[in-house]
Amino acid sequence: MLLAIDCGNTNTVFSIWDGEKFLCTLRTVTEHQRTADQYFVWLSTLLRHHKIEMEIDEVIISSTVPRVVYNLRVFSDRYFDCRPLVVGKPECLLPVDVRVDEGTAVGPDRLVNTVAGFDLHGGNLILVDFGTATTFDVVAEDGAYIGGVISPGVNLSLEALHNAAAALPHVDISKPQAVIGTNTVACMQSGVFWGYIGLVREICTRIKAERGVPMKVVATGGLAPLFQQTEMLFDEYNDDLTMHGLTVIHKYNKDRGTI
Ligand SMILES: Nc1ncnc2c1ncn2[C@@H]1O[C@H](COP(=O)(O)OP(=O)(O)O)[C@@H](O)[C@H]1O
Ligand SMILES: CC(C)(COP(=O)(O)O)[C@@H](O)C(=O)NCCC(=O)O
Ligand SMILES: [K+]
Repeated sequence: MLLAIDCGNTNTVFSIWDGEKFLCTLRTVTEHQRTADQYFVWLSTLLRHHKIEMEIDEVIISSTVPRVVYNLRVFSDRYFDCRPLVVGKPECLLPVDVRVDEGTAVGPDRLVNTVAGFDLHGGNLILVDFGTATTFDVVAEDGAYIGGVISPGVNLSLEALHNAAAALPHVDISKPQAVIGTNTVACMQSGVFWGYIGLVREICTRIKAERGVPMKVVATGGLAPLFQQTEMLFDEYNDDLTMHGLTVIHKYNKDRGTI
């Protein structure tokens, strides 16, 4: 079975893929200090709880945090006796082109999203991923990643207000009742919530105008539904987009004998 690991700047997600479906998806905080042994204790405990046999013999990793990859490699080697496939490394082939400025190290999560989006929906896509940062990945007609947009994430924006202004509290995002807030928390939520609706709409409109072709907008990440329920910003929502992409990339490399 394949263990797919998607390491973001905030959370790391582990999914077990049996070749047809995901048996479970587990989430932990991203910490580069975490050792291979700590990953194993955490994973084996949860798999036992979910009554899933630990029959992992293949591992694929996408990480936006380069420092965690070393311990995840040791984890894979020590406990599953396998060399993981790491997205973004030269030995990991991608089924799509990457057409950006020379020397650009595109976030592996964005490449994985591109592969997943093209596999599920074909080309001409805008993929919006609500993570630590909110990224917009633009996928061309032929599936190539051709660039995009990086914006501060929703929680990051709220945290930045709290960290920089002495009188602003820690606030969680939610949909405010009105645009005009009548208390501090409501004012902050309004700024980020409605500001984000505007940000997403404006960026998608401008990307479509720049490309000059109809494009499908696909959103992923836990916060996407919050925005979708108010305004129809996205054509589709897929919470498993990145995990799906990891399985597609793994199969692509296996079929070509690189692993
Ligand atoms: N369903 C959700 N509801 C509320 N907040 C969420 C949800 N899913 C994720 N978040 C928050 O969104 C932020 C980004 O999370 P995540 O998608 O895990 O980021 P990354 O991929 O960059 O690690 C985090 O602050 C996380 O707590
Ligand atoms: C933009 C990101 C920080 C998003 O990371 P995430 O929010 O998923 O943790 C990540 O994709 C990244 O580090 N990218 C490198 C620069 C680029 O993609 O052009
Ligand atoms: K992201």
